[in-house]
Amino acid sequence: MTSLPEQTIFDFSNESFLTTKNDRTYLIGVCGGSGSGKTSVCKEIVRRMSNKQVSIISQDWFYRPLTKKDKENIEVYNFDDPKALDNKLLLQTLKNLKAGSSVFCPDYDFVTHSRTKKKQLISGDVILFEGIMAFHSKELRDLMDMKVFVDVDSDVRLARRIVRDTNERGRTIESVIEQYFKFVKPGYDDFVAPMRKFADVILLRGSKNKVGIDLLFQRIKSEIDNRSNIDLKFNTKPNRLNYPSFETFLENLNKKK
Ligand SMILES: Nc1ncnc2c1ncn2[C@@H]1O[C@H](COP(=O)(O)OP(=O)(O)O)[C@@H](O)[C@H]1O
Ligand SMILES: Nc1ccn([C@@H]2O[C@H](COP(=O)(O)O)[C@@H](O)[C@H]2O)c(=O)n1
Repeated sequence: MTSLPEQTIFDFSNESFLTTKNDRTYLIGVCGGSGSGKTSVCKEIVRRMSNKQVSIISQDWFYRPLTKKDKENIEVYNFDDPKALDNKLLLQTLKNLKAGSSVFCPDYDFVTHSRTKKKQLISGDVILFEGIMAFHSKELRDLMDMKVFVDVDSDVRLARRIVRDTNERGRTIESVIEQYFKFVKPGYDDFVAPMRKFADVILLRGSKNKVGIDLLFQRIKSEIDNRSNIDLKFNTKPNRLNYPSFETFLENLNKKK
């Protein structure tokens, strides 16, 4: 694991402390129902961030691998309950990314319901984390710099899910509809919809909402530009005449502790 160390630096011009690196990675949580377009919204933001290091991390990769018995009774397995996810691994992974470390994430195969090879994810300027339970844990929410809830009508979400799951996830139309009414819809009502209240931004119509995505993009861009300016500031030599006295330096150091 490559880690960028946290640096607390005394800024002589303002006589204050600034922390770099740990604050460099801007973590955006994207929550919403299955098929609302969370992944599509994240991809749209990445597309616009051409000269920045941006990664998408999906909560789906952290589904727990199923036992043989679970697989035999797959029609009664509830993937729309927070317990279906490896929340401990997910939290640690996001903490590491936020701290500037690169991580190894599991990958997930929706056809066999199992974990596949690990993949490396490099931390950078922006991490977009998307998932139906993205805001479920307070510890996760507290790591996020921005929280977006993608809000799309349930009939649109179901229609998209039927098309996607039959084309890409090895399902039949009947199994998608059965799973939807047994688990997906109740899970949405119990665990996903209540997360709206934690969002900073509600993005209606998902990736179709160009104005909403433009506004999001502008905000993210200005945040990371500000962060780069802090770095630039450290690279400029402080004016010796502005140095605080050694006493002021120590006083501030004690305040910081
Ligand atoms: N604005 C849109 N218009 C049409 N189809 C869309 C739109 N957004 C997403 N989709 C399609 O719907 C399906 C689910 O979208 P996705 O972004 O994977 O949703 P989520 O990550 O929320 O499950 C995908 O097949 C995607 O191509
Ligand atoms: N083996 C699995 C694992 C999860 N699901 C469903 O995926 C949905 C979440 O993924 P999105 O990309 O659609 O947000 C969730 O609603 C689970 O029902 C599955 O069907 N099979």
